[in-house]
Amino acid sequence: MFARAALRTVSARSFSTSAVRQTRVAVLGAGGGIGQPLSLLLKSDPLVSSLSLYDIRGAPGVAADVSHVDTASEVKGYAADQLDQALEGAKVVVIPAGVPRKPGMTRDDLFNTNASIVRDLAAAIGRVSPEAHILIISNPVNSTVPIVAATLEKQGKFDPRRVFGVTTLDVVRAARFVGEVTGKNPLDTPITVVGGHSGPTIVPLLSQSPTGKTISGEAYGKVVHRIQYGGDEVVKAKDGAGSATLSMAYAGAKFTNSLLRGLNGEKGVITPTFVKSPLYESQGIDFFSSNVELGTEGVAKIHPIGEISAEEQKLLEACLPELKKNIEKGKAFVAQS
Ligand SMILES: NC(=O)C1=CN([C@@H]2O[C@H](COP(=O)(O)OP(=O)(O)OC[C@H]3O[C@@H](n4cnc5c(N)ncnc54)[C@H](O)[C@@H]3O)[C@@H](O)[C@H]2O)C=CC1
Ligand SMILES: O=C([O-])CC(=O)C(=O)O
Repeated sequence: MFARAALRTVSARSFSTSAVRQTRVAVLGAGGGIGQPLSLLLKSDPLVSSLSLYDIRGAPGVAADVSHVDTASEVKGYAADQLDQALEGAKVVVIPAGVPRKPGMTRDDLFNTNASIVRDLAAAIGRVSPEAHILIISNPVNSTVPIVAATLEKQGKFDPRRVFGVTTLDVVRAARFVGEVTGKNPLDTPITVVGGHSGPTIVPLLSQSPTGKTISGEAYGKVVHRIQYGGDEVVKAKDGAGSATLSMAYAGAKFTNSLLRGLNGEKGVITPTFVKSPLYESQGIDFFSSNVELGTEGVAKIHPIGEISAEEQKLLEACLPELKKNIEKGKAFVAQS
């Protein structure tokens, strides 16, 4: 799988293996397009000792299938009425539950359906496994993350170190597309992507990468557009059958592995993720994705975005008002619930 992560995982074995064994991961929405391959990839992650697969349909079947994979972890599937049992003892909960886009839709068009799904799942987590780290994949991420935070806040259970919007697919795409343009291996061209997870709120910082900063002019505009609208490319190609599932499962497993390495005490695990953040709080934007160091309690340090180019400054200026609107919409939904 992700060879580098796996290598680092092995070196992370200096910490006690009992800590590794105790990691129970739940996937909510495990029967879906993302949920199924994500569950498979998590089954192959040696840092996962137990996998709880929940969905309103199909999770026991997915669990039976995935459980035959020859890795040490235990797998159990839970039916629609077994959410509480699925969450029992979970240290990490990954949420890909909810509807995907069809051509012509924006991620925000999913709000009406997905907001209540995510809110209800968050309420159950707050009740059953309030110590869990929650990884939100369901769109629109710019709103669903504030929804989860506000729901937990209502219960007095919100810990900003433990709620993450998964923006890893933007990072994966950025490396891939920059690699393509420059003829470099994507694994050697990591690109930081900040902001949020929808079109103009996705802000790739090519100037901070030795390879990325070599791209200019028309090629620069094209690659930035491709990173911002990579999701649309897949929605269009799938022609009504949904959005990115396989690359998202890869990205979701990659982020989960990073979090687990941090939780297990590995130092220097840094990756962009959409979290409660002080960076633009003075402008009324209290969730933002930037490089975050992951530690034993989740978010250990939120890095500032650092030096950016004039072009990136423009991208950021376009991002902030849209992001603010999306965050406020999520909060208002919970306030009115
Ligand atoms: N963060 C990101 O970068 C990305 C996010 N997404 C989002 O992920 C979500 C899922 O996408 P797909 O897997 O393609 O959709 P899908 O429709 O294939 O699967 C969604 C699953 O959620 C389940 N579900 C619905 N309500 C539920 C509930 N209350 N509890 C548990 N499970 C429930 C459904 O039964 C279904 O199995 C969408 O909102 C999509 O927009 C997709 C790609 C990338
Ligand atoms: O485009 C979508 O709707 C799914 C998604 O978030 C992505 O692929 O980045």
